[in-house]
Amino acid sequence: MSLSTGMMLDQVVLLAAVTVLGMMEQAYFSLKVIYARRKYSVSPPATTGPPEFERVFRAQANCSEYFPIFIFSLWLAGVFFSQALAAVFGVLYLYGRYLYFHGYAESAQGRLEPLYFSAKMQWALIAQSGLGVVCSLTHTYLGLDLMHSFTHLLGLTEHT
Ligand SMILES: CC/C=C\C/C=C\C[C@@H]1O[C@H]1/C=C/C=C/C=C\C/C=C\CCC(=O)O
Ligand SMILES: N[C@@H](CCC(=O)N[C@@H](CS)C(=O)NCC(=O)O)C(=O)O
Repeated sequence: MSLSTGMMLDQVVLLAAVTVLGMMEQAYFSLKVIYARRKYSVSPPATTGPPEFERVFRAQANCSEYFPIFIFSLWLAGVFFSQALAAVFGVLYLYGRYLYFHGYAESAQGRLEPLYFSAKMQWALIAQSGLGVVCSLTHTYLGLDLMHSFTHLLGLTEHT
Protein backbone atom coordinates (compact mmCIF):
# COMPACT_ATOMS: atom_id res chain seq x y z
CA MET A 1 0.00 0.00 0.00
CA SER A 2 1.29 3.45 -0.82
CA LEU A 3 0.39 6.41 1.39
CA SER A 4 0.84 8.67 -1.65
CA THR A 5 -2.12 6.99 -3.38
CA GLY A 6 -4.27 7.64 -0.30
CA MET A 7 -4.94 5.28 2.58
CA MET A 8 -8.36 3.60 2.38
CA LEU A 9 -10.09 3.03 5.70
CA ASP A 10 -10.58 -0.67 4.94
CA GLN A 11 -6.78 -0.96 4.85
CA VAL A 12 -6.53 0.09 8.51
CA VAL A 13 -9.91 -0.69 10.06
CA LEU A 14 -8.64 -3.91 11.71
CA LEU A 15 -5.79 -1.92 13.29
CA ALA A 16 -8.31 0.65 14.50
CA ALA A 17 -10.45 -2.11 16.03
CA VAL A 18 -7.45 -3.58 17.91
CA THR A 19 -6.51 -0.06 19.07
CA VAL A 20 -10.01 0.51 20.48
CA LEU A 21 -9.79 -2.88 22.23
CA GLY A 22 -6.40 -1.90 23.65
CA MET A 23 -7.70 1.43 24.95
CA MET A 24 -10.63 -0.34 26.63
CA GLU A 25 -8.22 -2.79 28.23
CA GLN A 26 -6.06 0.06 29.56
CA ALA A 27 -9.17 1.77 30.97
CA TYR A 28 -10.17 -1.53 32.61
CA PHE A 29 -6.71 -1.86 34.25
CA SER A 30 -6.98 1.73 35.58
CA LEU A 31 -10.41 1.00 37.06
CA LYS A 32 -8.98 -2.05 38.80
CA VAL A 33 -6.32 0.17 40.45
CA ILE A 34 -9.04 2.61 41.59
CA TYR A 35 -11.00 -0.28 43.17
CA ALA A 36 -7.79 -1.62 44.78
CA ARG A 37 -7.04 1.82 46.25
CA ARG A 38 -10.48 1.83 47.88
CA LYS A 39 -10.26 -1.77 49.01
CA TYR A 40 -6.81 -1.39 50.64
CA SER A 41 -7.25 2.27 51.70
CA VAL A 42 -4.28 3.60 49.72
CA SER A 43 -5.07 7.21 48.83
CA PRO A 44 -3.08 9.16 46.16
CA PRO A 45 -0.32 10.20 46.03
CA ALA A 46 0.68 7.04 47.97
CA THR A 47 1.78 4.18 45.72
CA THR A 48 2.76 1.73 48.42
CA GLY A 49 0.61 -0.43 50.63
CA PRO A 50 -0.10 -4.12 51.11
CA PRO A 51 1.46 -6.46 48.48
CA GLU A 52 -2.04 -7.19 47.09
CA PHE A 53 -2.39 -3.50 46.24
CA GLU A 54 1.18 -3.05 44.96
CA ARG A 55 0.87 -5.97 42.55
CA VAL A 56 -2.31 -4.54 40.98
CA PHE A 57 -0.69 -1.10 40.88
CA ARG A 58 2.47 -2.45 39.19
CA ALA A 59 0.49 -4.63 36.77
CA GLN A 60 -1.34 -1.55 35.48
CA ALA A 61 1.86 0.52 35.42
CA ASN A 62 3.77 -2.13 33.52
CA CYS A 63 1.02 -2.53 30.90
CA SER A 64 0.94 1.28 30.51
CA GLU A 65 4.73 1.48 30.07
CA TYR A 66 4.57 -0.86 27.10
CA PHE A 67 1.36 0.49 25.57
CA PRO A 68 3.09 3.14 23.38
CA ILE A 69 5.50 0.52 21.96
CA PHE A 70 2.55 -1.76 21.32
CA ILE A 71 0.45 0.87 19.52
CA PHE A 72 3.31 2.16 17.35
CA SER A 73 4.42 -1.33 16.37
CA LEU A 74 0.82 -2.43 15.68
CA TRP A 75 0.25 0.45 13.24
CA LEU A 76 3.69 0.32 11.61
CA ALA A 77 3.43 -3.44 11.10
CA GLY A 78 -0.14 -3.11 9.83
CA VAL A 79 0.54 -0.26 7.40
CA PHE A 80 3.97 -1.37 6.09
CA PHE A 81 3.75 -5.17 6.37
CA SER A 82 0.34 -6.83 6.72
CA GLN A 83 -2.82 -5.48 8.35
CA ALA A 84 -4.34 -8.93 9.02
CA LEU A 85 -1.15 -10.36 10.53
CA ALA A 86 -0.60 -7.28 12.72
CA ALA A 87 -4.21 -7.44 13.94
CA VAL A 88 -3.85 -11.13 14.89
CA PHE A 89 -0.60 -10.52 16.80
CA GLY A 90 -2.19 -7.41 18.34
CA VAL A 91 -5.20 -9.32 19.70
CA LEU A 92 -2.90 -12.05 21.05
CA TYR A 93 -0.71 -9.40 22.74
CA LEU A 94 -3.79 -7.86 24.43
CA TYR A 95 -4.96 -11.30 25.53
CA GLY A 96 -1.48 -11.94 26.99
CA ARG A 97 -1.61 -8.61 28.82
CA TYR A 98 -5.03 -9.51 30.28
CA LEU A 99 -3.54 -12.75 31.63
CA TYR A 100 -0.45 -10.84 32.83
CA PHE A 101 -2.59 -8.37 34.78
CA HIS A 102 -4.62 -11.06 36.53
CA GLY A 103 -1.59 -13.32 37.03
CA TYR A 104 0.33 -10.45 38.66
CA ALA A 105 -2.69 -9.54 40.84
CA GLU A 106 -2.54 -13.13 42.18
CA SER A 107 1.24 -13.37 42.69
CA ALA A 108 4.52 -11.99 41.30
CA GLN A 109 5.29 -15.43 39.87
CA GLY A 110 1.90 -15.49 38.13
CA ARG A 111 2.90 -12.63 35.84
CA LEU A 112 5.84 -14.40 34.24
CA GLU A 113 4.29 -16.92 31.82
CA PRO A 114 1.87 -14.36 30.30
CA LEU A 115 4.73 -11.83 30.18
CA TYR A 116 6.84 -14.20 28.07
CA PHE A 117 3.84 -14.82 25.79
CA SER A 118 3.02 -11.13 25.32
CA ALA A 119 6.74 -10.31 24.83
CA LYS A 120 6.87 -12.82 21.94
CA MET A 121 3.81 -11.15 20.35
CA GLN A 122 5.42 -7.75 20.90
CA TRP A 123 8.73 -8.76 19.34
CA ALA A 124 6.87 -10.24 16.35
CA LEU A 125 5.14 -6.88 15.81
CA ILE A 126 8.45 -5.03 16.14
CA ALA A 127 10.02 -7.39 13.58
CA GLN A 128 7.13 -6.91 11.13
CA SER A 129 7.41 -3.12 11.57
CA GLY A 130 11.17 -3.15 10.92
CA LEU A 131 10.87 -5.43 7.91
CA GLY A 132 7.99 -3.46 6.42
CA VAL A 133 9.69 -0.08 6.88
CA VAL A 134 13.03 -1.34 5.45
CA CYS A 135 11.23 -2.79 2.40
CA SER A 136 9.38 0.49 1.89
CA LEU A 137 12.60 2.52 2.22
CA THR A 138 14.53 0.38 -0.26
CA HIS A 139 11.57 0.49 -2.66
CA THR A 140 11.29 4.29 -2.45
CA TYR A 141 14.99 5.16 -2.57
CA LEU A 142 16.66 2.22 -4.35
CA GLY A 143 13.80 0.95 -6.52
CA LEU A 144 14.16 -2.55 -5.03
CA ASP A 145 10.94 -4.49 -4.39
CA LEU A 146 12.22 -6.58 -1.47
CA MET A 147 8.69 -7.22 -0.19
CA HIS A 148 7.75 -8.85 -3.50
CA SER A 149 10.93 -10.98 -3.49
CA PHE A 150 10.27 -11.90 0.13
CA THR A 151 6.64 -12.98 -0.43
CA HIS A 152 7.76 -14.81 -3.59
CA LEU A 153 10.40 -16.68 -1.57
CA LEU A 154 7.65 -17.77 0.82
CA GLY A 155 5.56 -18.90 -2.14
CA LEU A 156 2.89 -16.28 -1.46
CA THR A 157 3.10 -14.66 -4.93
CA GLU A 158 3.64 -15.86 -8.51
CA HIS A 159 6.98 -14.95 -10.10
CA THR A 160 6.68 -11.89 -12.40
C1 LIG B 1 6.19 -7.10 26.55
C2 LIG B 1 7.25 -6.20 26.06
C3 LIG B 1 8.13 -6.77 25.02
C4 LIG B 1 9.09 -6.16 24.34
C5 LIG B 1 9.58 -4.82 24.63
C6 LIG B 1 11.03 -4.79 24.85
C7 LIG B 1 11.72 -5.31 25.87
C8 LIG B 1 11.21 -6.19 26.98
C9 LIG B 1 11.63 -7.62 26.73
O1 LIG B 1 11.12 -8.46 25.87
C10 LIG B 1 10.78 -8.63 27.18
C11 LIG B 1 11.39 -9.68 27.98
C12 LIG B 1 11.10 -9.83 29.28
C13 LIG B 1 11.84 -10.85 29.99
C14 LIG B 1 11.78 -10.99 31.33
C15 LIG B 1 12.64 -11.94 31.91
C16 LIG B 1 12.75 -12.24 33.16
C17 LIG B 1 12.01 -11.73 34.29
C18 LIG B 1 12.04 -12.80 35.28
C19 LIG B 1 12.26 -12.69 36.56
C20 LIG B 1 12.55 -11.44 37.27
C21 LIG B 1 13.10 -11.75 38.59
C22 LIG B 1 12.09 -12.13 39.61
O2 LIG B 1 10.88 -11.99 39.44
O3 LIG B 1 12.52 -12.59 40.68
N1 LIG C 1 9.23 -1.33 34.60
C1 LIG C 1 9.61 -2.70 34.44
C2 LIG C 1 10.53 -2.81 33.18
C3 LIG C 1 10.99 -4.25 32.86
C4 LIG C 1 9.82 -5.23 32.79
O1 LIG C 1 8.90 -5.11 31.97
N2 LIG C 1 9.85 -6.21 33.70
C5 LIG C 1 8.86 -7.26 33.76
C6 LIG C 1 9.60 -8.59 33.98
S1 LIG C 1 10.63 -8.57 35.45
C7 LIG C 1 7.85 -7.09 34.88
O2 LIG C 1 6.86 -7.82 34.91
N3 LIG C 1 8.12 -6.18 35.81
C8 LIG C 1 7.28 -5.98 36.94
C9 LIG C 1 6.85 -4.56 37.15
O3 LIG C 1 7.08 -3.69 36.28
O4 LIG C 1 6.24 -4.33 38.20
C10 LIG C 1 10.25 -3.19 35.75
O5 LIG C 1 10.53 -2.36 36.61
O6 LIG C 1 10.45 -4.40 35.93
